[in-house]
Formats: sequence, C-alpha cells, structure tokens
Amino acid sequence: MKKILILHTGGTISMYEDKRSGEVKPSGTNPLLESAQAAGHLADLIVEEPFQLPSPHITPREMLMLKERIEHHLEKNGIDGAVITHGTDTLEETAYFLDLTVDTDIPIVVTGAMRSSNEIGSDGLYNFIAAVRTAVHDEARDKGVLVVLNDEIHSAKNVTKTHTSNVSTFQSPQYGPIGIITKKAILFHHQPIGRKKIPVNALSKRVELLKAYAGMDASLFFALGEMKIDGLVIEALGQGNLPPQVLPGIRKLLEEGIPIVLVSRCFNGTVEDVYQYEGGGAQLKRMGIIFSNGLNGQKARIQLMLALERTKDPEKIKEFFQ
Ligand SMILES: NC(=O)C[C@H](N)C(=O)O
Repeated sequence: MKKILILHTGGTISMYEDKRSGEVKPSGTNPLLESAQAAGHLADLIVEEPFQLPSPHITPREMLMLKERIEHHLEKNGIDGAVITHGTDTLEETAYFLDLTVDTDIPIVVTGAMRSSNEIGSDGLYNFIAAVRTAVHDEARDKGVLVVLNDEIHSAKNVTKTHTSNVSTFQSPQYGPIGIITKKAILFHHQPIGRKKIPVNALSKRVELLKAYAGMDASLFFALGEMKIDGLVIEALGQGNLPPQVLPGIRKLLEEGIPIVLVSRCFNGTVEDVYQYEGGGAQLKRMGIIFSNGLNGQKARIQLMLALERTKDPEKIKEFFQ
C-alpha cells in the first residue's frame, strides 16, 4: 500500500453544527480523526493535525508550516502522497502556496467541506475519501497540487471558491476541472500546463491586495505608501483598466520601487494593454505595472510574496508572472 501523509488543519470539515442554534463551530476534537479509519484500506496513513483553525485564521505562516511538514515526511518517511483537509474560505491560497513552494512530483491533494460533520448531507468524509483515492492514484503524480471536492479534481492554480454555501463551490473558471471522480474510477482528462516553482524557506514581505471600483481615487494608494508595503496586487477593471483618479497614488508607489501586479476583477479573460485612455491598460503597462494572467487577486498576492523573497529586481519579478 502507498504511504499517504494526512494533515488536518481545521475548517468546516472538522466542525460540528450546534443543533439548537444552527451555528457551526470547532469542537476541539476533529471528527475526521476517528472516521478517517474509513480510508485505512486505501493506504498506509500517517495522520497529523499541526493546527485546527477555521481557514479565515490561516496565514502564510501556517502555509509555510504545512510545506515543512510535507518536506519532513518526504525525507524521513518517503511518503507517496499527501492529503490536506482545510477550511474552504482560504483553501485556494494554501493550495497555490504549496503548488509553488513544494518541489516534488508526489500528489498533494487539498480538500474540505461545505457542510459540517454532523449535518445532513455532510460532504466532509466523502471528500476526504475522494482525496485519498486521488492521492494514491498513479496518474495523480506530477500534476502539481490538486484540489478535490464534490467529485471533481482541479488544479491549484485555476481553482477558486465561487459560491458561499453550495457543495459545488470549487470551480476553475475558463478552464474547468482536470479530472473527475466516479464510484469506481479517477479519470484525468486534462494536463495542467505552465507550472512553476518559487522555493522559499521564510516569508518576510508585506503584500497588499486592492480591488478597483467605479469612482476609486488615490487615497488608498497613498495610505499604502505610508504603510511601507513591499508589493501590491490590484484587481483592476475589465481588461486591465483603472479610474484615472488613482494614477497619482500609483505613480508614487512605483517611484518608491514598490512592484505592482495587475489582474482583472473579472474571473474570465485576460488583462492586456489594449485601452489608450487615461487609466487604460496601455498607459498602466507603460508606467511599469506588471500584468498577470491566469491568477486571481488572492493567488497573485501569494505569488508576489514568494517572488519578493527571491528578488527585488522588477524585471525578474515580471518573469515570475509571465
Ligand atoms: N466551508 C468552510 O470550510 C468554511 C469555513 N468558514 C472555513 O473556511 O473554515
């Protein structure tokens, strides 16, 4: 049997619903620790719970800890795969962080649940078993970090949480899943492309994320300048445009050497230097803003944090986003 590392980290998958109030909360004991025996026939499981946190409490520090646990077990125990259970709110960020930082071809599968462990139709144990089945599958190797929920396999780079409560919340807009899970089979139908690695051993950079909106002005950008940030990601409008009133704030950040990465607040399509008006993409690109395609704002932020650990050179940072 293959040796699979299980890292439980918290989230709804390990929570209970209070039957009187309907509120969902951590219980102290993770229900998956017992029910996980249900996956014992699939693999030799090494089970750890490095922390138990709702995923809005997770920071890049915990992401780094998970990377270190996986690397430790790769070296010490020669694991064949890893499954991480995680809250769904920030699951895509942890998945993409591990995708960029763990240098291995073993399957790393992240899963979670939308319904807590004692709710009717609870999806936690089901998703967990599906994740272990995926992790032991030979074809799951060398595909980067995978996100498995609701019988679908997504790549960490493309997947995002699209619905606040539906069990089919995890989708890869524009690309779709790379595989499906049936009662008897794990079927991969796409191969992820354009994967990259940014090895880091520490995290020290402050990178902020702003979403553009109609009528936005420069004040938030000036405030960020005061905060001594190391980098900024902007979710711009449409094809990569911003209201002209923000330009003085952006100019100031760029003059101070703060790299600015631009993605779109639309979740389909690309950002390009198309529009020539004040605040249009063509002008923003000429100013030195880095255009990023294929990542949403929260994942571009993770990537910029990691890139800044490697270099401050704007040209090299640009390369990380190409
Ligand atoms: N479904 C979930 O896991 C959501 C929960 N708020 C979390 O991210 O921890």
